[in-house]
Amino acid sequence: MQTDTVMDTDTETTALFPSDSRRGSPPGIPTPETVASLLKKPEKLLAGLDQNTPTPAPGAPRRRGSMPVPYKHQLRRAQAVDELDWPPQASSSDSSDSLGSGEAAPNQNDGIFKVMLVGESGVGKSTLAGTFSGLQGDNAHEPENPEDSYERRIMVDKEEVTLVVYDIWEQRATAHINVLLWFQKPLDLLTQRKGDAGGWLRDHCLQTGDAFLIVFSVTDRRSFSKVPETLLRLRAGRPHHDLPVILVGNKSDLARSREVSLEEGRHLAGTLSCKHIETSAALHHNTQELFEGAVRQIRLRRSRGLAGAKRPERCSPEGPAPPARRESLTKKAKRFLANLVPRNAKFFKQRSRSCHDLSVL
Ligand SMILES: Nc1nc2c(ncn2[C@@H]2O[C@H](COP(=O)(O)OP(=O)(O)OP(=O)(O)O)[C@@H](O)[C@H]2O)c(=O)[nH]1
Repeated sequence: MQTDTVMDTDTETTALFPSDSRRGSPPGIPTPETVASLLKKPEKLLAGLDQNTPTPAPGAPRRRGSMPVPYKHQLRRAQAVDELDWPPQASSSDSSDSLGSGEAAPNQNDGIFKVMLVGESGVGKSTLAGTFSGLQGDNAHEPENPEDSYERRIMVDKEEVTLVVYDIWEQRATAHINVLLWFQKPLDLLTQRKGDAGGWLRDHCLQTGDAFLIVFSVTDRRSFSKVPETLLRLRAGRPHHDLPVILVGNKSDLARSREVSLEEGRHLAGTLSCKHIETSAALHHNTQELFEGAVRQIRLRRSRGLAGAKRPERCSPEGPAPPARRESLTKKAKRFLANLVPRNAKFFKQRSRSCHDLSVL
């Protein structure tokens, strides 16, 4: 299948997608309206991320049901809670190894696929997430969907799955938490927690995602040059996992403004042992392939996990919790470095040859 094509439609897409009003946080103290909207955000994010946790008993006061959205998109908002679940249960002071939800055994999450959109600001993450609601047969599309997570059931290779796409990466999430703390918590809590709040949320994202789409804009070389750094951060956060990571060169329709070639994108993906695809969120080009490819990548790893890829030396027989938390720094450093580079040349070549094929490992 030919997945990477280039179209020159600069003028059309400008009209389709007006500039994003959410970008650029206002300097100084936010207005009450801004704060109110910001306060809602982390609640939704945390609620959506915690879908693995048991549903509260009937009558539990804090949780409310999911909000309705247009049926034509078969799209459901993630559940929301009325209060930030604070402090986080996972020990953020420990190494990231100790965070739990994403470390579940492969068969615990079989029906749900959680995909995180990550990358620099302005590369098109939200627009890509928006296109997700228009996939599979419904061309009607809401370009400015305000939500941060999208859940829907889709068919991939004749099998129905629940795919949840999160658009919550980094800068905005951190800013929300900091503003939340500034207005809601006493000064002592602020000083204790402000430093690690955004970090914790980001860690939680890292631990929860089943696959990561590192988005860059082919019209912005800076966003491309940030990809390795982002990938290192992802792999450092999940050192024991062969994470499905897809590099997404978005805005492929803007041919005349292109700064990153298709070959460069593929080459970087090969070097970093990732998959690669170019998309145009504006034109819905390759977006379906992207999300279905993410599902396939997760499935491939899950089936490999079920076939016995679990590491016995790291996990106890009963569950995913690693028995040895207190690892020496040297060992940690070695393991960290080992996760950054492909294990052998053959493996590397196989990966780089097929980096554009999202249906194989
Ligand atoms: N031409 C074109 N424009 C796009 C495409 N994808 C996104 N855009 C535009 O790029 C701008 C930024 O897109 P967003 O989706 O807000 O980018 P983002 O990565 O979510 O940015 P942050 O919310 O700041 O993290 C918007 O004006 C979009 O309309 C695309 O594929 N082609």
